[in-house]
Amino acid sequence: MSLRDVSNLKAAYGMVPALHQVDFNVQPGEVVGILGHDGMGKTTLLRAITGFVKVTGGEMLFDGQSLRGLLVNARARAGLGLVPQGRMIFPTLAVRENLESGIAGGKEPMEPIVEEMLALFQRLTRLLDRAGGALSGGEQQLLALTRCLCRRPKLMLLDEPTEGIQPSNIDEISDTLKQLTKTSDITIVQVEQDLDFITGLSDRVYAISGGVLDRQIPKEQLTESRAVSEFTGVAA
Ligand SMILES: Nc1ncnc2c1ncn2[C@@H]1O[C@H](COP(=O)(O)OP(=O)(O)OP(=O)(O)O)[C@@H](O)[C@H]1O
Repeated sequence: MSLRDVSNLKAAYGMVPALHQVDFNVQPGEVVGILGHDGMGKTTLLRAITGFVKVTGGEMLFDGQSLRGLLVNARARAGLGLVPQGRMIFPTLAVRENLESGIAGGKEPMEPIVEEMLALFQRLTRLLDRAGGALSGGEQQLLALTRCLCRRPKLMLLDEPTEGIQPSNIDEISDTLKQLTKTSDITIVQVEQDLDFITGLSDRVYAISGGVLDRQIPKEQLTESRAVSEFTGVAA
């Protein structure tokens, strides 16, 4: 049995359905990618898993426990961490304060956690006193990732980490996440439109289209632009 299963999931904004049928599983320690074009339901899926969007059907099992019925905070305590689209850092708070906001409410002292996470994302170390809003897009994404990791999630959900970021910074984020997966037992689910990023980082890739996710793209087909386009509508 897989540890993290999502089956026949449906979600809606009020009366308007956005996810019609989502079926996938994630094994512990895996990096799973979900490819999809604009408006196909990627953000909605991550928000449904983390509790921000109303689920109207189906099941989500996390470590054998149903997530349905758990509020956002309870899901976070269970080990889910979301790095949202647009990063959502606090622009007027310093980098250090942004990181501490990720830990607030936890039982561990903040300083050692921040130091531990900064070892992974060393570029942030010299920026600790700078306001979040004064960072570049790539630096803000590193900050959002680090803030999420400060809560020590078991499963980290990444919503389009490459959006609006320069190619050189995308490589840095990719390298950092690869390093993270090598040095920890974290599990990652990422939704993306960037084919190179997702293929470079993921163990397995699914496609989402029109609120339906039920197909894996075989790894060998990820290099075939025509096959990927057929699956997702994303130009390779
Ligand atoms: N707050 C909302 N209220 C109503 N409908 C919404 C809301 N947010 C998203 N939708 C709709 O739900 C569908 C899926 O949107 P979603 O944001 O999940 O797509 P996406 O794949 O993440 O797109 P993008 O890559 O542009 O972020 C779209 O039809 C969108 O218009």
